[in-house]
Amino acid sequence: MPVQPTATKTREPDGILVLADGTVFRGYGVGAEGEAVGEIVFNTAMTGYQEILTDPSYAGQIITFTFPHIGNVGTNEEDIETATPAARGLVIRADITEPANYRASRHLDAWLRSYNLVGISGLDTRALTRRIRDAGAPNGVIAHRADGAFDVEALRRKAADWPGLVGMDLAKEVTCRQSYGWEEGVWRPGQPNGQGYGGRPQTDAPAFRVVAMDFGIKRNILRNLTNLNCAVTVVPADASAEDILRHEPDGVFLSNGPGDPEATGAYAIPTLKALLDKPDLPLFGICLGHQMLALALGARTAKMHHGHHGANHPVKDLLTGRVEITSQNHGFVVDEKSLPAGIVPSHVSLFDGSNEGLRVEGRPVFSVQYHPEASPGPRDSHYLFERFVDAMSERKKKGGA
Ligand SMILES: NC(=O)CC[C@H](N)C(=O)O
Repeated sequence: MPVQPTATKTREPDGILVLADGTVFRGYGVGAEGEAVGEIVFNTAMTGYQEILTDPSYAGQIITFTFPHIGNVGTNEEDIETATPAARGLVIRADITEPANYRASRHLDAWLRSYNLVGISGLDTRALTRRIRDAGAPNGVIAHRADGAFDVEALRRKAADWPGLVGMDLAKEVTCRQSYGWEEGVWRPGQPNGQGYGGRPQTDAPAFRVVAMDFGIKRNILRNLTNLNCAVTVVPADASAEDILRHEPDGVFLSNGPGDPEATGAYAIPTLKALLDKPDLPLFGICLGHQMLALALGARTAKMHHGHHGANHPVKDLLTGRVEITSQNHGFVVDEKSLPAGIVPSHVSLFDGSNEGLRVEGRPVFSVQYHPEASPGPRDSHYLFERFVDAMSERKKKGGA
């Protein structure tokens, strides 16, 4: 049954969402005209739509924002997690809110158009979200065309024919083509660079060398490492262990990224296994990096029903007993029961009890399923970057290489 648009506009519906099972939601187009196919997920964050849209882990997905005021801080050149957005499109409840923020340089609608990103507004996002919660994340197509003349059956077929994220390796599409150094820190108000009102200071004399494997890395991870005195070299997802060790890293970071971890395993798992052969080398993984580390250690991953996407997810650190509110974005999960002996679950989701982290007993090797770099979201989990730096510092003290 078609669901009618709910936005305040009076124009004819010129946007549509068609799910693979034929369900139709009508709305109003925002951003570019065109069509986009992907998995429809919902994100519950109340801030940070620009960071979310530019998070490379959203490749292959269309994001439904449950928060209604999208566009209120406009867009800027700085709060991006990668240069080109990887998400395929967006679904929002209300018309894009007019920007009112001192850092805004462009309206979200113009920003979306500049990246050819299709969106629809005016949808009952609550109904869509409940549907996703009940029935799982569906595949679907969003379309925006000025004349509103949609061939619904053709769109449904396009959604149904899309193979879905299981088995899809998307890291190879979003990883860097060649290695590069990273020097930018976390954005601070009132810093001298940037545009006079703030900026991202660099670190003068880095104390640690980190190699970051890029499966679709978010820039704020790199910025946090810079702030903690790390000189970071980012390497492509298919870098070999020799390529990585040639940089003589004090620690290796495994990034977040899109798609199915098992599909990404072919080239990355052998590299991770070779790195794990060096028993004193600190390894820290986030999200896809966590899943890949688990696979390299002999565990399994699985597709979740509708994933975790938001900035309000409570997680318990099993080491300290502390609860942190976390930023999350994942649709696959490590099967905790498959963790071999000596690989210890370190964090648990208080929403659904799923695995949120692991550590290798007696070794400086650990990872989390969520996002301590925030961007957007709370910074409760920043201590994990410090744990990584402490591990590198310990190793240096022991003279390890
Ligand atoms: N943010 C991420 O790294 C996501 C990891 C993986 N693609 C998943 O959906 O679970």
